[in-house]
Amino acid sequence: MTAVLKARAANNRLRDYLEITKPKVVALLVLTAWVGMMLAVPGLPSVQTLFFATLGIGLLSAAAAAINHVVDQRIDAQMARTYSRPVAKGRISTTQATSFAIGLAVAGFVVLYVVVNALTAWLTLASLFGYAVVYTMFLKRATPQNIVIGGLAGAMPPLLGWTAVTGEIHGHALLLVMIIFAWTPPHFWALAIHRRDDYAKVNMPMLPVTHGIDFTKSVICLYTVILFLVCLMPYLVGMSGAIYLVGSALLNFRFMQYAWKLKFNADTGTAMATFKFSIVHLMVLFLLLLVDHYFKVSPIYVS
Ligand code: HEM
Ligand SMILES: CC(C)=CCC/C(C)=C/CC/C(C)=C/COP(=O)(O)OP(=O)(O)O
Repeated sequence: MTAVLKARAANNRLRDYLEITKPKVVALLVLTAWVGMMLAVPGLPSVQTLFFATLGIGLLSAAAAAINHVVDQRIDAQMARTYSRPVAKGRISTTQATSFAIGLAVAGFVVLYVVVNALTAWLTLASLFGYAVVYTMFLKRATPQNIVIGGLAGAMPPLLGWTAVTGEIHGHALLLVMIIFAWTPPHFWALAIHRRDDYAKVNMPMLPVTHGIDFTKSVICLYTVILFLVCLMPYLVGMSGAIYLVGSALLNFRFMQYAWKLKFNADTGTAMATFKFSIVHLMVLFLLLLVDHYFKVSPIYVS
């Protein structure tokens, strides 16, 4: 093999390992953890905490994603969206992917336990367990409420960021968790509507498969309303100010518009457009929380 071919093979291999960590998902999870870290204190947290908490939470999230690729390899191999994934295709063996995931998890746990704090290390490990074991191995195959319950694991990073900085669980951090918890169902079910036939083929009891597309659309509408209400909480408890209130209201109205269109006036692209918007929505919402924290316009209280 020439040097060029060897370099290309090594590059492809690296790309495969990166892919099984779900890097874009982990990036958004880490953003929400950062917001948890920044909102936990009035100024900035220490650079050391920021760096090592990001590293530890990122490594454990990536490990959870890699375990998901191992556990789901058979169903992944049968679905159009996932058939070419590295483990499903056999480009990375089960043993290799498992060892990689264990390596990431141990490294992440040690970083958090030794440099950050024990509470954050254990809570992050519990989140990994919630996603990789409880959701992927059991809930996903058992009930259409799989992603509602399993969504709690993915909603944890703001709390993990908060405890990394303060060492304590705080009600404000739990509000941020609740926001992601309420966001997850419309995020996932929009995609599941688009991919309904894929999930039906592999007997995954996703809501559009078990209860139909129309019912799922109604529930998405309902969740966007719940999300709107949950998103008011940071303002109502005085945690965030007017910038956040206005921005989050606009984002949530847009999300409700997408949901409404999906229910009453959908074309073939509406479900995917709603799914893609959900990602922009969460990203901008958390950036807004951050901007609001540093340029806060105090809430107006009526006495
Ligand atoms: C149980 C909870 C969740 C489920 C079932 C779920 C499901 C999914 C699925 C099936 C995809 C499509 C992946 C693909 O195209 O191959 C996806 C994409 C994505 N999800 Fe979620 N998700 C959940 C929670 C989250 C959370 C908590 C976040 C971040 C805070 C998140 C962020 C993203 C992002 C950024 C993408 C786009 C990835 C890409 O384009 O490669 N998801 N999600
Ligand atoms: C430590 C910590 C915070 C852990 C959480 C880790 C994590 C990666 C959460 C994201 C949730 C997610 C992408 C679910 C999709 O799984 P799926 O199996 O339904 O989707 P797929 O078919 O695309 O694999």
